[in-house]
Amino acid sequence: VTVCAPYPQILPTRHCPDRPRLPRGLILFLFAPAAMEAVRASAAWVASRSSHVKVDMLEIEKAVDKIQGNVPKVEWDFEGIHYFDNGPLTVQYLFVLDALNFCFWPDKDLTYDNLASGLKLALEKDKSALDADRLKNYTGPQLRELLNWPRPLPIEEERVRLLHEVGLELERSFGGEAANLVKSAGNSAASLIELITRHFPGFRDHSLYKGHQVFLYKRAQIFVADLWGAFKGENYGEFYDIKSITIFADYIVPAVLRELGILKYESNLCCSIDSNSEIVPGSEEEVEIRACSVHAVEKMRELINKKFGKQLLSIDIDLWLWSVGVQNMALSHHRTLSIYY
Ligand SMILES: Nc1nc2c(c(CN[C@H]3C=C[C@H](O)[C@@H]3O)cn2[C@@H]2O[C@H](COP(=O)(O)O)[C@@H](O)[C@H]2O)c(=O)[nH]1
Repeated sequence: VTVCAPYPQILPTRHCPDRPRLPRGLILFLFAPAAMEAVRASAAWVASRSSHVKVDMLEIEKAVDKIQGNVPKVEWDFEGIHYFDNGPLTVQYLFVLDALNFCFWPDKDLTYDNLASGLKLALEKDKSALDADRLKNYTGPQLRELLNWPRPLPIEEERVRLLHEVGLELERSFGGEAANLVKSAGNSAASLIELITRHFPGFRDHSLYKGHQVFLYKRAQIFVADLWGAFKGENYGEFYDIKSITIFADYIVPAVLRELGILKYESNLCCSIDSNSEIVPGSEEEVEIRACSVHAVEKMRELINKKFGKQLLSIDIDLWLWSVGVQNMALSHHRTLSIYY
Protein backbone atom coordinates (compact mmCIF):
# COMPACT_ATOMS: atom_id res chain seq x y z
CA VAL A 1 0.00 0.00 0.00
CA THR A 2 1.40 3.38 -0.90
CA VAL A 3 1.07 5.91 1.85
CA CYS A 4 2.39 8.88 -0.04
CA ALA A 5 0.68 12.21 0.49
CA PRO A 6 2.12 14.73 -1.93
CA TYR A 7 -0.01 17.60 -0.68
CA PRO A 8 0.74 19.20 2.67
CA GLN A 9 -1.71 20.15 5.45
CA ILE A 10 -3.43 16.79 5.37
CA LEU A 11 -3.35 16.45 9.12
CA PRO A 12 -2.38 19.27 11.43
CA THR A 13 0.20 17.58 13.65
CA ARG A 14 2.03 19.32 16.47
CA HIS A 15 5.76 19.04 16.03
CA CYS A 16 7.56 17.88 19.10
CA PRO A 17 11.32 18.07 18.42
CA ASP A 18 12.48 15.14 20.57
CA ARG A 19 9.87 12.67 19.32
CA PRO A 20 10.06 10.94 15.94
CA ARG A 21 7.34 12.28 13.66
CA LEU A 22 5.13 9.92 11.65
CA PRO A 23 4.72 10.87 8.00
CA ARG A 24 1.32 12.48 7.41
CA GLY A 25 0.38 9.88 4.80
CA LEU A 26 1.01 7.10 7.31
CA ILE A 27 -1.13 8.82 9.94
CA LEU A 28 -3.93 9.12 7.43
CA PHE A 29 -3.54 5.46 6.48
CA LEU A 30 -3.68 4.37 10.12
CA PHE A 31 -6.67 6.46 11.19
CA ALA A 32 -8.79 6.78 8.07
CA PRO A 33 -10.77 3.52 8.49
CA ALA A 34 -12.14 5.08 11.69
CA ALA A 35 -14.20 7.51 9.62
CA MET A 36 -16.14 4.74 7.88
CA GLU A 37 -16.43 2.66 11.03
CA ALA A 38 -17.91 5.76 12.66
CA VAL A 39 -20.68 5.86 10.03
CA ARG A 40 -21.58 2.19 10.50
CA ALA A 41 -21.29 2.25 14.28
CA SER A 42 -23.25 5.46 14.80
CA ALA A 43 -26.00 4.35 12.40
CA ALA A 44 -26.30 1.08 14.37
CA TRP A 45 -26.33 3.04 17.63
CA VAL A 46 -29.26 5.15 16.45
CA ALA A 47 -31.15 2.12 15.07
CA SER A 48 -30.91 0.38 18.45
CA ARG A 49 -32.49 3.35 20.27
CA SER A 50 -34.80 4.61 17.59
CA SER A 51 -38.43 5.36 18.53
CA HIS A 52 -39.94 7.01 15.42
CA VAL A 53 -38.42 4.60 12.89
CA LYS A 54 -37.89 0.85 13.10
CA VAL A 55 -35.83 -1.46 10.92
CA ASP A 56 -37.89 -4.59 10.22
CA MET A 57 -35.44 -7.49 9.97
CA LEU A 58 -38.13 -9.89 8.82
CA GLU A 59 -38.94 -7.66 5.86
CA ILE A 60 -35.25 -7.50 5.01
CA GLU A 61 -35.17 -11.31 4.90
CA LYS A 62 -38.30 -11.38 2.74
CA ALA A 63 -36.87 -8.83 0.31
CA VAL A 64 -33.57 -10.72 0.08
CA ASP A 65 -35.35 -14.03 -0.56
CA LYS A 66 -37.63 -12.45 -3.13
CA ILE A 67 -34.69 -11.34 -5.25
CA GLN A 68 -32.76 -14.52 -4.35
CA GLY A 69 -29.81 -12.33 -3.44
CA ASN A 70 -29.61 -10.94 -6.97
CA VAL A 71 -29.59 -7.17 -6.66
CA PRO A 72 -30.35 -5.80 -10.15
CA LYS A 73 -27.20 -4.25 -11.60
CA VAL A 74 -27.64 -0.56 -12.33
CA GLU A 75 -24.93 1.11 -14.40
CA TRP A 76 -23.42 4.31 -13.07
CA ASP A 77 -24.76 7.13 -15.28
CA PHE A 78 -27.67 4.98 -16.45
CA GLU A 79 -29.32 8.33 -17.20
CA GLY A 80 -26.51 9.52 -19.55
CA ILE A 81 -26.28 12.93 -17.89
CA HIS A 82 -22.77 13.14 -16.47
CA TYR A 83 -19.59 14.67 -17.87
CA PHE A 84 -16.82 12.16 -18.48
CA ASP A 85 -13.46 12.55 -20.23
CA ASN A 86 -11.47 9.93 -18.31
CA GLY A 87 -9.18 12.60 -16.79
CA PRO A 88 -8.73 15.15 -14.00
CA LEU A 89 -11.47 17.44 -15.30
CA THR A 90 -13.98 14.66 -14.62
CA VAL A 91 -12.73 14.55 -11.02
CA GLN A 92 -13.20 18.34 -10.73
CA TYR A 93 -16.68 17.99 -12.21
CA LEU A 94 -17.69 15.21 -9.79
CA PHE A 95 -16.36 17.09 -6.78
CA VAL A 96 -18.30 20.23 -7.66
CA LEU A 97 -21.35 18.12 -8.49
CA ASP A 98 -21.28 16.47 -5.07
CA ALA A 99 -20.57 19.76 -3.31
CA LEU A 100 -23.97 20.86 -4.65
CA ASN A 101 -25.72 17.49 -4.53
CA PHE A 102 -28.45 18.23 -1.98
CA CYS A 103 -32.00 19.41 -1.42
CA PHE A 104 -33.61 19.74 -4.84
CA TRP A 105 -37.21 19.14 -3.73
CA PRO A 106 -38.15 22.73 -2.67
CA ASP A 107 -38.34 23.52 -6.40
CA LYS A 108 -40.79 20.97 -7.77
CA ASP A 109 -39.20 21.05 -11.24
CA LEU A 110 -35.60 20.76 -10.09
CA THR A 111 -33.89 17.36 -9.78
CA TYR A 112 -30.40 15.97 -9.47
CA ASP A 113 -30.48 15.44 -13.25
CA ASN A 114 -30.69 19.20 -13.81
CA LEU A 115 -27.57 19.73 -11.73
CA ALA A 116 -25.55 16.90 -13.32
CA SER A 117 -26.47 17.82 -16.89
CA GLY A 118 -26.29 21.58 -16.24
CA LEU A 119 -22.71 21.32 -14.97
CA LYS A 120 -21.86 18.99 -17.84
CA LEU A 121 -23.10 21.45 -20.47
CA ALA A 122 -21.34 24.33 -18.71
CA LEU A 123 -18.06 22.40 -18.81
CA GLU A 124 -18.47 21.41 -22.44
CA LYS A 125 -18.97 25.09 -23.32
CA ASP A 126 -16.09 26.34 -21.19
CA LYS A 127 -13.46 23.92 -19.86
CA SER A 128 -12.36 26.44 -17.22
CA ALA A 129 -15.87 26.92 -15.76
CA LEU A 130 -15.04 24.77 -12.70
CA ASP A 131 -11.48 25.99 -12.12
CA ALA A 132 -10.81 26.75 -8.45
CA ASP A 133 -10.39 30.49 -9.03
CA ARG A 134 -13.74 30.60 -10.79
CA LEU A 135 -15.47 28.56 -8.07
CA LYS A 136 -14.25 31.07 -5.46
CA ASN A 137 -16.09 33.89 -7.14
CA TYR A 138 -19.46 32.66 -8.39
CA THR A 139 -22.51 34.62 -7.29
CA GLY A 140 -26.02 33.18 -7.01
CA PRO A 141 -27.19 34.61 -10.35
CA GLN A 142 -23.97 33.37 -12.03
CA LEU A 143 -24.49 29.87 -10.64
CA ARG A 144 -28.06 29.87 -11.97
CA GLU A 145 -26.77 30.98 -15.34
CA LEU A 146 -24.07 28.29 -15.28
CA LEU A 147 -26.74 25.64 -14.67
CA ASN A 148 -29.13 27.28 -17.08
CA TRP A 149 -31.76 27.42 -14.33
CA PRO A 150 -34.32 30.22 -14.73
CA ARG A 151 -34.91 31.11 -11.06
CA PRO A 152 -33.14 31.07 -7.70
CA LEU A 153 -31.99 27.61 -6.62
CA PRO A 154 -33.17 26.16 -3.31
CA ILE A 155 -30.91 27.42 -0.47
CA GLU A 156 -28.89 29.22 -3.10
CA GLU A 157 -26.73 31.24 -0.69
CA GLU A 158 -25.49 28.00 0.86
CA ARG A 159 -24.74 26.52 -2.54
CA VAL A 160 -22.67 29.58 -3.39
CA ARG A 161 -20.90 29.50 -0.04
CA LEU A 162 -20.03 25.82 -0.52
CA LEU A 163 -18.69 26.50 -4.02
CA HIS A 164 -16.44 29.22 -2.58
CA GLU A 165 -15.27 26.84 0.15
CA VAL A 166 -14.38 24.21 -2.46
CA GLY A 167 -12.53 26.71 -4.66
CA LEU A 168 -10.59 28.26 -1.78
CA GLU A 169 -9.54 25.00 -0.14
CA LEU A 170 -8.68 23.28 -3.41
CA GLU A 171 -6.42 26.22 -4.19
CA ARG A 172 -4.92 26.43 -0.69
CA SER A 173 -4.14 22.74 -0.21
CA PHE A 174 -4.44 20.87 -3.50
CA GLY A 175 -3.02 23.07 -6.25
CA GLY A 176 -6.58 23.96 -7.29
CA GLU A 177 -7.38 20.43 -8.46
CA ALA A 178 -9.75 17.87 -6.99
CA ALA A 179 -7.63 15.27 -8.83
CA ASN A 180 -4.76 16.07 -6.39
CA LEU A 181 -7.11 15.61 -3.46
CA VAL A 182 -7.98 12.14 -4.79
CA LYS A 183 -4.32 11.27 -5.43
CA SER A 184 -3.46 12.27 -1.85
CA ALA A 185 -5.75 9.52 -0.54
CA GLY A 186 -3.50 6.77 -1.94
CA ASN A 187 -6.35 4.68 -3.45
CA SER A 188 -8.17 4.44 -0.14
CA ALA A 189 -11.87 5.34 -0.06
CA ALA A 190 -11.75 5.76 3.72
CA SER A 191 -8.72 8.07 3.50
CA LEU A 192 -10.46 10.15 0.87
CA ILE A 193 -13.52 10.56 3.11
CA GLU A 194 -11.22 11.51 5.97
CA LEU A 195 -9.40 14.06 3.81
CA ILE A 196 -12.59 15.60 2.43
CA THR A 197 -14.25 15.95 5.83
CA ARG A 198 -11.10 17.44 7.34
CA HIS A 199 -10.56 20.01 4.61
CA PHE A 200 -14.09 20.89 3.56
CA PRO A 201 -16.44 21.64 6.50
CA GLY A 202 -19.45 21.65 4.16
CA PHE A 203 -18.99 17.87 3.72
CA ARG A 204 -19.09 17.14 7.49
CA ASP A 205 -22.53 15.59 7.45
CA HIS A 206 -23.12 14.73 11.09
CA SER A 207 -25.67 15.39 13.85
CA LEU A 208 -26.25 14.93 17.54
CA TYR A 209 -28.69 12.25 18.63
CA LYS A 210 -29.47 11.65 22.31
CA GLY A 211 -26.12 13.26 23.14
CA HIS A 212 -24.22 11.05 20.71
CA GLN A 213 -22.46 12.23 17.56
CA VAL A 214 -23.77 10.53 14.45
CA PHE A 215 -21.79 10.54 11.19
CA LEU A 216 -23.41 9.94 7.83
CA TYR A 217 -21.05 11.72 5.40
CA LYS A 218 -23.50 11.38 2.53
CA ARG A 219 -21.92 13.73 -0.02
CA ALA A 220 -18.32 12.73 0.75
CA GLN A 221 -19.21 9.06 0.29
CA ILE A 222 -21.19 9.66 -2.87
CA PHE A 223 -18.19 11.46 -4.36
CA VAL A 224 -16.08 8.33 -3.79
CA ALA A 225 -18.82 6.18 -5.31
CA ASP A 226 -19.10 8.52 -8.30
CA LEU A 227 -15.35 8.27 -8.93
CA TRP A 228 -15.52 4.50 -8.62
CA GLY A 229 -18.53 4.30 -10.94
CA ALA A 230 -17.35 6.81 -13.53
CA PHE A 231 -13.78 5.45 -13.80
CA LYS A 232 -14.99 1.86 -13.46
CA GLY A 233 -12.74 1.13 -10.50
CA GLU A 234 -9.60 2.26 -12.32
CA ASN A 235 -7.36 5.31 -12.38
CA TYR A 236 -9.01 7.99 -10.17
CA GLY A 237 -11.70 5.44 -9.31
CA GLU A 238 -9.42 2.73 -7.91
CA PHE A 239 -10.03 2.12 -4.20
CA TYR A 240 -8.79 -1.03 -2.45
CA ASP A 241 -11.31 -0.50 0.37
CA ILE A 242 -14.42 0.42 -1.61
CA LYS A 243 -16.39 -2.03 0.51
CA SER A 244 -16.04 0.33 3.48
CA ILE A 245 -18.52 2.78 1.91
CA THR A 246 -22.12 2.66 3.15
CA ILE A 247 -25.23 3.85 1.34
CA PHE A 248 -25.82 7.56 0.91
CA ALA A 249 -28.50 8.69 3.33
CA ASP A 250 -30.56 10.98 1.12
CA TYR A 251 -34.33 11.48 0.89
CA ILE A 252 -35.00 8.92 -1.90
CA VAL A 253 -33.55 5.66 -0.51
CA PRO A 254 -35.44 5.93 2.83
CA ALA A 255 -38.69 6.35 0.89
CA VAL A 256 -37.99 3.17 -1.09
CA LEU A 257 -37.08 1.25 2.09
CA ARG A 258 -40.34 2.42 3.64
CA GLU A 259 -42.28 1.32 0.56
CA LEU A 260 -40.61 -2.12 0.81
CA GLY A 261 -41.77 -2.31 4.44
CA ILE A 262 -38.17 -2.47 5.65
CA LEU A 263 -38.48 0.86 7.47
CA LYS A 264 -41.56 1.34 9.64
CA TYR A 265 -42.48 4.86 10.73
CA GLU A 266 -44.65 5.73 13.74
CA SER A 267 -47.98 7.26 12.86
CA ASN A 268 -47.18 10.95 13.48
CA LEU A 269 -44.11 10.68 11.30
CA CYS A 270 -46.13 8.91 8.59
CA CYS A 271 -48.63 11.82 8.63
CA SER A 272 -45.89 14.47 8.44
CA ILE A 273 -44.23 12.78 5.48
CA ASP A 274 -47.40 11.94 3.61
CA SER A 275 -48.68 15.51 4.00
CA ASN A 276 -45.32 16.93 2.82
CA SER A 277 -44.69 18.70 6.11
CA GLU A 278 -41.09 19.60 6.72
CA ILE A 279 -39.04 17.54 9.15
CA VAL A 280 -36.73 19.69 11.26
CA PRO A 281 -33.03 19.18 10.51
CA GLY A 282 -31.28 17.50 13.45
CA SER A 283 -34.58 16.29 14.95
CA GLU A 284 -34.75 12.73 16.27
CA GLU A 285 -37.06 11.85 13.40
CA GLU A 286 -34.66 13.10 10.76
CA VAL A 287 -31.60 11.41 12.25
CA GLU A 288 -33.51 8.16 12.71
CA ILE A 289 -34.76 8.10 9.12
CA ARG A 290 -31.25 8.53 7.75
CA ALA A 291 -29.35 6.35 10.23
CA CYS A 292 -31.90 3.51 10.07
CA SER A 293 -31.62 3.55 6.26
CA VAL A 294 -27.85 3.09 6.48
CA HIS A 295 -28.22 0.35 9.08
CA ALA A 296 -31.00 -1.48 7.21
CA VAL A 297 -28.94 -1.69 4.02
CA GLU A 298 -25.88 -2.85 5.97
CA LYS A 299 -28.02 -5.68 7.38
CA MET A 300 -29.39 -6.45 3.93
CA ARG A 301 -25.89 -6.60 2.43
CA GLU A 302 -24.60 -8.83 5.25
CA LEU A 303 -27.52 -11.20 4.77
CA ILE A 304 -27.13 -11.42 0.98
CA ASN A 305 -23.40 -12.02 1.28
CA LYS A 306 -23.82 -14.68 3.96
CA LYS A 307 -26.81 -16.50 2.50
CA PHE A 308 -25.82 -16.39 -1.17
CA GLY A 309 -22.01 -16.28 -0.82
CA LYS A 310 -21.68 -12.92 -2.55
CA GLN A 311 -19.32 -9.99 -2.22
CA LEU A 312 -21.95 -7.34 -2.71
CA LEU A 313 -21.15 -3.71 -1.84
CA SER A 314 -23.53 -1.27 -0.17
CA ILE A 315 -23.01 0.99 -3.21
CA ASP A 316 -24.59 -1.68 -5.45
CA ILE A 317 -27.69 -1.80 -3.27
CA ASP A 318 -27.80 1.99 -3.05
CA LEU A 319 -27.82 2.58 -6.79
CA TRP A 320 -30.51 -0.04 -7.28
CA LEU A 321 -32.78 1.44 -4.58
CA TRP A 322 -32.11 5.01 -5.69
CA SER A 323 -32.87 4.26 -9.34
CA VAL A 324 -36.12 2.57 -8.29
CA GLY A 325 -37.00 5.59 -6.15
CA VAL A 326 -36.40 8.30 -8.74
CA GLN A 327 -38.48 6.43 -11.29
CA ASN A 328 -41.42 6.24 -8.91
CA MET A 329 -42.90 9.72 -8.92
CA ALA A 330 -45.68 8.74 -6.50
CA LEU A 331 -43.28 8.01 -3.64
CA SER A 332 -43.51 10.55 -0.82
CA HIS A 333 -40.19 11.33 0.80
CA HIS A 334 -39.22 13.23 3.93
CA ARG A 335 -38.51 16.91 3.43
CA THR A 336 -35.75 18.51 5.44
CA LEU A 337 -33.96 21.70 4.45
CA SER A 338 -30.36 20.55 4.59
CA ILE A 339 -27.05 21.14 2.85
CA TYR A 340 -26.02 17.53 3.45
CA TYR A 341 -28.42 15.61 1.18
N1 LIG B 1 -28.62 7.44 -2.22
C1 LIG B 1 -28.39 8.11 -3.32
N2 LIG B 1 -28.81 9.38 -3.43
C2 LIG B 1 -28.55 10.05 -4.58
C3 LIG B 1 -27.87 9.48 -5.65
C4 LIG B 1 -27.78 10.46 -6.63
C5 LIG B 1 -27.17 10.39 -7.99
N3 LIG B 1 -26.14 9.45 -8.12
C6 LIG B 1 -25.65 9.22 -9.44
C7 LIG B 1 -24.64 8.19 -9.46
C8 LIG B 1 -24.86 7.26 -10.42
C9 LIG B 1 -26.14 7.42 -11.02
O1 LIG B 1 -26.08 7.41 -12.41
C10 LIG B 1 -26.70 8.69 -10.39
O2 LIG B 1 -26.94 9.71 -11.29
C11 LIG B 1 -28.42 11.59 -6.13
N4 LIG B 1 -28.88 11.31 -4.90
C12 LIG B 1 -29.71 12.11 -4.01
O3 LIG B 1 -31.07 11.96 -4.42
C13 LIG B 1 -31.79 13.15 -4.09
C14 LIG B 1 -32.26 13.82 -5.35
O4 LIG B 1 -33.42 13.26 -5.79
P1 LIG B 1 -34.34 14.09 -6.82
O5 LIG B 1 -34.83 15.32 -6.08
O6 LIG B 1 -35.46 13.14 -7.17
O7 LIG B 1 -33.49 14.43 -8.01
C15 LIG B 1 -30.77 14.08 -3.40
O8 LIG B 1 -30.78 13.85 -2.01
C16 LIG B 1 -29.48 13.60 -4.01
O9 LIG B 1 -28.37 13.96 -3.23
C17 LIG B 1 -27.43 8.12 -5.54
O10 LIG B 1 -26.82 7.50 -6.42
N5 LIG B 1 -27.72 7.49 -4.37
